Amino acid sequence: MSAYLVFAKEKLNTPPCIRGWIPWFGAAFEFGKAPLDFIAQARDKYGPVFTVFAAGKRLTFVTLHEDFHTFFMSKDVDFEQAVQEPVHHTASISKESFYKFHPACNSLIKGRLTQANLSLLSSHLCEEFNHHLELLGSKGSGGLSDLVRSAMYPAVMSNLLGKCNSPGCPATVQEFKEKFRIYDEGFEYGSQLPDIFLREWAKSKQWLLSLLANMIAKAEGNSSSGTKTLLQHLVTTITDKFLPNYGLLMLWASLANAIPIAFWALAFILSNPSAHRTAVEQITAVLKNQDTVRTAVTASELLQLPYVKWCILEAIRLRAPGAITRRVVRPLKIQNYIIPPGDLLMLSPFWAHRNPKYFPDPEEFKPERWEKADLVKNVFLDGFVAFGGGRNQCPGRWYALMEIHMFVSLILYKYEFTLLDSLPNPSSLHLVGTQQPDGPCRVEYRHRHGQWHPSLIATLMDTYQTATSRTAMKGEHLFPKMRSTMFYQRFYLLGGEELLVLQSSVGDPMLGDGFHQITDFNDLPTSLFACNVDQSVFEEQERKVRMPSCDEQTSARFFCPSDHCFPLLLCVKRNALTGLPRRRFEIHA
Ligand code: HEM
Repeated sequence: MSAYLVFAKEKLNTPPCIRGWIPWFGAAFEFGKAPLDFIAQARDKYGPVFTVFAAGKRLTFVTLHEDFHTFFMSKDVDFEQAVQEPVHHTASISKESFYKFHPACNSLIKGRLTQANLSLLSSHLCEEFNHHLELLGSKGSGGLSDLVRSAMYPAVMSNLLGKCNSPGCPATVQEFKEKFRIYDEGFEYGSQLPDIFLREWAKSKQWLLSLLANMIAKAEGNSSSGTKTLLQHLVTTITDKFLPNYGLLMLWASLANAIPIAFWALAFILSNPSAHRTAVEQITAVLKNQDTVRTAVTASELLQLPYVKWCILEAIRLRAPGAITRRVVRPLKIQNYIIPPGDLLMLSPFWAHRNPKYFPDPEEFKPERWEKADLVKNVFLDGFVAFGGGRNQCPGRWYALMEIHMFVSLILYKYEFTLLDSLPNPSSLHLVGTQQPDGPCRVEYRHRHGQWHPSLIATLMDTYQTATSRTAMKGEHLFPKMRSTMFYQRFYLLGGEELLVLQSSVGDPMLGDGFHQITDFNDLPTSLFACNVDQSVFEEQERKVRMPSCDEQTSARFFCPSDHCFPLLLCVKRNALTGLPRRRFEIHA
């Protein structure tokens, strides 16, 4: 590290200071290139407390967990004084307005997003997630991060700002995503530099500010109808001309951290086969009776999905904000040092979460480590500081956990994914907020609706073999030309499809290859298959028949063992039978 240390004689008890070579500019260049790497190298070289002098500012980092309590709770540090200037640059809010309205703004968000209030938001959020996830279609491919943003941005905006304030069509979602991306990516530099240095970024900021002004006009117009949105509450709290600017900050805070974490949680799960299997098994066991198109995920169902929550917390741990900050307002003792007033005190959750004393094998994605946390009582693991702490701890944390938990469960229930790239690393460029991926993470996806997933068939086999009570039913009711007696049983299986399983009586010669002659498949809204209970024969003999003029969801699949393999199972999705004229189902010997 090309930096040198200066110990002014009169300040011998201040931490070591890394100044770089250029006066005023200090170590800004080296620090700005890869701030996260810089912090780790400086800690190794200079010890647990050190100061970085950059662009006229002194940033003093504390890296030991034993000092975090002082960081969060000391009366000698202040949150508002640390963030006022960045807020002025990023949202153009004047100093006077910020000090006047920030406390009320913070209390408002904290009060609206308590655990108790989440139930007012969660069912609407779930509907919105369903709607936007269905827009992904029955199959496709693309960048996972972009896919998550496309579904989550409009859903969360509708939930917190009101439906009329959510981008409605794909083109407006695309435009919003692009403007927000530029604003978010430049947030760090934007928080330190005047707008003239960042023209593209400043344009996005202006675009977002006018969007917020329009949203506020609509929110004011709708203020009498139904439950108030967070934006409508903000309208009654901020009474000066900076109302849209506060709206922009609130929007940024609600999207900028949680949505990348939803991406990371999914990326970690998909790149880890055992986590993927466990998560999908848990989700399908809990949501098994549900449709894959309109899936309701309630708070009590989320409680039954602890493994998915562990995956999310583990993703937050590994991709936590690069740094959080406080202004030192009176001399502050940390270790054997005195930190002078005016310093920005910095704490890096990203690095704190890599301390092996608190998180053994810290770089590993290990959801099981969260088993020890008392999550039912909302207690995280010791050493976890992703949401900050003290009076200014993230007021959106319970909402964030609920929305990500719901989103990840829904998307994994509805869609089957294949990861096309390896898991990207986090970019070491940013200090503010959770981490962004430094490379592509493409996926292929396919809706589970109407699919016969191999694990579904395996479950079917298991269930069939252990079933003890079966109800006898005359085959003629369903298949007029089939004289044999049928047994049927209902199963609720992966993907929430209800199946009617029909078993022929043993030894009926009609049930061989003849099955593929069942006619009039166009009337079946979903698929139909028959298979042999002997798994090995079943696998060997699998034969898939696509019926002409049927689209994918109505195609029929047959698994016809060659000769006389009995008993044979015929499985029909129940919906395929209801409401259809029976005579259409004919089996020709
Ligand atoms: C995984 C997702 C999230 C993470 C990791 C996160 C993290 C943080 C952190 C570290 C802070 C600063 C705390 C401090 O300095 O002690 C913060 C502040 C804040 N967060 Fe979050 N956050 C997340 C999601 C959200 C969401 C979803 C919302 C809103 C719906 C939100 C709203 C806010 C607000 C308004 C502040 C500023 C509080 C203030 O001015 O006092 N956050 N967040």
